[in-house]
Amino acid sequence: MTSLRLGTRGSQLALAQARLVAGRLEAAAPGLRVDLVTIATAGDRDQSTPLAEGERPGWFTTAIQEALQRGEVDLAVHSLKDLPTRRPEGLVIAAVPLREDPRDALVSRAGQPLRALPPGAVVGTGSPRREAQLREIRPDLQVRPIRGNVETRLRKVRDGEYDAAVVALAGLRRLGLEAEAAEVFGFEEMLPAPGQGALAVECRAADEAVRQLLARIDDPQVRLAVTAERAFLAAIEGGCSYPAAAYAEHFGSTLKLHALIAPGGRIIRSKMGGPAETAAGLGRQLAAELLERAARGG
Ligand SMILES: NCc1[nH]cc(CCC(=O)O)c1CC(=O)O
Repeated sequence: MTSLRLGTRGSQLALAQARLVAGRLEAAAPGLRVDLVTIATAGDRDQSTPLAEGERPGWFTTAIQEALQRGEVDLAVHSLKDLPTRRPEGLVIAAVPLREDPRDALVSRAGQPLRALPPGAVVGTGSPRREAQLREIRPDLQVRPIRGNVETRLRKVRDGEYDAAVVALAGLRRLGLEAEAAEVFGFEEMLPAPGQGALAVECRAADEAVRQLLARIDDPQVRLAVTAERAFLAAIEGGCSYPAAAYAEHFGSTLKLHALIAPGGRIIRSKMGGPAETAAGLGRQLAAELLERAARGG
């Protein structure tokens, strides 16, 4: 195994993430060469449809997973938050190698933070999760869908099409654009999407050699955290298609999961701690609590 083909989207962010993983693999296995193979996904082809997070599962990942299943690439790097909770046949997430800062950020034309935007300002986001949390702080804002990759969104704000937009800080940082953030939201005001900031590296379940290689760059702490967040998301999706947010952090051997859902835009929050090894159970338990509260009306 002297060279491997790594499937990735062609956006600047996806390429930056793919290079990061390729670099780690080459460092972990001297003599190995990792070649990037760019694959266009449905989300790259159709820039017109307003896209709600979670509304189109696999929008950014399915085409790459199919290339992996067909053997056209040996591994694939995804933003974990774009990866549907439903797992495709014959593929495994063989590494969750690292997590960038998971928080959301505001970019604004005049550089103001959220609370200083003028009344009725137009804020771009297609995410019902972000919209519900924005509205809780600033009910007067006009929230409008925004499409395109990170650079396109920043341009639309700069050009005056929007007064501001909410984007993942991870995306800004990986593109060297962190200075564009007018504000970085605390978890109590803008809880991130499950898996935000984390990367997932997939390969074929039967490809033992690649699995063993990928195990070398796995980060068990990050994996446990995103396992709790995604178990929460899967349980919410099973129950209802509410906007959902979740973030897990480690305190020694304890994992603390923060989560919210927003049925009809009304936010219901909770948190729960437990032994880190019970990550998936923690996610399911917190989802059951929130779904039950939603059914009771809050
Ligand atoms: N929804 C698209 C998407 N998928 C991953 C990221 C950023 C990187 C990450 O969150 O890991 C983004 C852009 C954004 O939300 O601003």
